[in-house]
Amino acid sequence: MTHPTPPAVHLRAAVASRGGRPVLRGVDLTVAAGEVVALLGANGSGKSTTVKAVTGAVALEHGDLELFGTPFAKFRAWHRIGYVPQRTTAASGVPATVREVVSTGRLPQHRLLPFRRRDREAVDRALTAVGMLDRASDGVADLSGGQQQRVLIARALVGSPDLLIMDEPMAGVDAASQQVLADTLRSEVARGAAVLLVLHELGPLEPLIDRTVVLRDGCVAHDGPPVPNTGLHALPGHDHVHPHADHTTPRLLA
Ligand SMILES: Nc1ncnc2c1ncn2[C@@H]1O[C@H](COP(=O)(O)OP(=O)(O)OP(=O)(O)O)[C@@H](O)[C@H]1O
Repeated sequence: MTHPTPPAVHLRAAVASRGGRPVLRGVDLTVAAGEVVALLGANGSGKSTTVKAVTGAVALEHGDLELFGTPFAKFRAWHRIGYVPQRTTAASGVPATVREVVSTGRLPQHRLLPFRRRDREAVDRALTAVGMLDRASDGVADLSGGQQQRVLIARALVGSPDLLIMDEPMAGVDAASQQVLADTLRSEVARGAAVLLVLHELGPLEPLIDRTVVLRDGCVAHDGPPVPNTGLHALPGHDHVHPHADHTTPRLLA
């Protein structure tokens, strides 16, 4: 008898607060093995909090989380997950080269053992995938914001994760870097990785996305196939205030 592969992420009825205020109010989110899910929603709707709940950075007050079929409390296989946080700088104030930052993504694989050739090769492959191999010896503080974002993506890729979580990877990234990211994701998906992306609109990643989940005020307002050729605006559950040239007051679009 064959057992079905458990989902990479299975979050049920998640309730969580931040700064003492309720933020997630019963979120269900499943990412099947090999599936690409985009998490959308207005500013403050709880997207980052949801992915932080999935990585354990925000504790659940109620609800359940399973990662690869293992209850969160028993989950130890963090090497199976690559995480790109919401746009922060890759330069933390500590002088580090691009290669050093990407190498930290390999730590769960080799623990405290010295780096072996296969670790160095994995770092080179990840840097090549994001087009940054020629900058490997440069200090990350000397890179542009978009280049730093590529370094953080390489750090997430270097362990060949089974689940890649990226929080707004397209924010502030130019067209060339967006294309690099889309190509990188395509090859990760071809390799069989599941992907959970926080996005503001589907943009160039749209062809890769299997399902969109739209959050609204800490609840799931839509969970289904992506609507072709549209951004967030056309999805159910999206309220957005737009100033329009032909109106003196903003219009509320549903
Ligand atoms: N560290 C924090 N301390 C207190 N409140 C927070 C913190 N981080 C987020 N919040 C609050 O939680 C709510 C949801 O924030 P979250 O970052 O999850 O939203 P988001 O959907 O990712 O938004 P955005 O599109 O702006 O990134 C917001 O009201 C925000 O003010």
